Amino acid sequence: MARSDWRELDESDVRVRPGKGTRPRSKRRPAHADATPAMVTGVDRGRWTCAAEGDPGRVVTAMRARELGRTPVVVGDNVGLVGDVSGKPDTLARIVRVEERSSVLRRTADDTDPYERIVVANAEQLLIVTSLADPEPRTGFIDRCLVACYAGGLEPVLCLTKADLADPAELLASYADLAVPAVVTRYDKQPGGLLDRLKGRVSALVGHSGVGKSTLVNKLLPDADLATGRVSSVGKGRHTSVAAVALPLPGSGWVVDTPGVRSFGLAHITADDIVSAFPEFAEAAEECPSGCGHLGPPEDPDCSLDDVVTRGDAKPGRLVSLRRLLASRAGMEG
Ligand SMILES: Nc1nc2c(ncn2[C@@H]2O[C@H](COP(=O)(O)OP(=O)(O)OP(=O)(O)O)[C@@H](O)[C@H]2O)c(=O)[nH]1
Ligand SMILES: [Zn+2]
Repeated sequence: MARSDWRELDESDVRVRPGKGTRPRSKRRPAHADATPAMVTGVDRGRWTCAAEGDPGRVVTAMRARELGRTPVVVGDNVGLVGDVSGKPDTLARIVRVEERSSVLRRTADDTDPYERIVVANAEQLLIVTSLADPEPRTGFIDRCLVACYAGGLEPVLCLTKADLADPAELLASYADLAVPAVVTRYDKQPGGLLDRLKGRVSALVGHSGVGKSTLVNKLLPDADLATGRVSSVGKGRHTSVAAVALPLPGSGWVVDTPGVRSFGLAHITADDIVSAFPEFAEAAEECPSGCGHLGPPEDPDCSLDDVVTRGDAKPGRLVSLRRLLASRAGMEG
């Protein structure tokens, strides 16, 4: 892989490139101090849609300034805009700066693109939409989303739909030890509790086809007019990737839909990244042999995490849940 490609993958903040000359790196050009702050809400063929000052009513289309090179700019990024930021028809601003990201979600590599690219930046929470029936919930998918959250710096929220078809108790119980917040919805009720949770925040949304994600988004955003069954109805193939888009909530806050993203990239995440989301085990993990996968015997017979439970410093269920997440990282099937 070319060095420049690798940088594009993992560069999470943009630095002024060190000049070829002798200019010291610390002497940053105070360039574009007057840039207008904006949030990226959509990306389409080299054009970025932005909300100036985070105001969904101030839509500005922008290109990436030449000086940014191939720096990735994704939905949720906080950027600086210069040039024509009026948002009038046929105007184009320039993105001259990308602020450091507070969280990242990466999509999985696939046949058409071998890299795990960032799909959403700066989301505070990930709404994992799963139906309680029709289709049956897939805990493997939920677990992989949780891993992506713990490693990417997002708070996970389980959103269990179609509560009119099945009782959520059993599924909720299996996530009790992880203390994942959960909301339960059904299409004949208003998602009031969910709206409270989304208000004023940036939330990414993920879910498999048919779980009722469009139904839910239409309830949350009556003006978004997201057609149910939209993706399948236009006959796009399963592997068509559709870009993420940030939709403004009434009042304040954003919901970032991730159509076409069926699972998140976890290849770059280590076992220790996951363990660090479990404070009671973090110290013991340092006692483990180097390269310990923390799965316990037989894979990792000398893992120290079991000692924490034996000493009574953690509930056995916490370790079981942690190890379930560690195991789910290995399986690529979302
Ligand atoms: N019984 C029941 N059916 C629901 C509920 N929510 C959605 N459905 C139905 O489930 C099917 C899928 O709903 P969608 O909202 O299109 O699901 P989606 O997740 O957006 O799926 P795609 O459009 O394929 O991405 C539709 O037939 C809905 O009417 C619910 O709360 N209860
Ligand atoms: Zn270990």
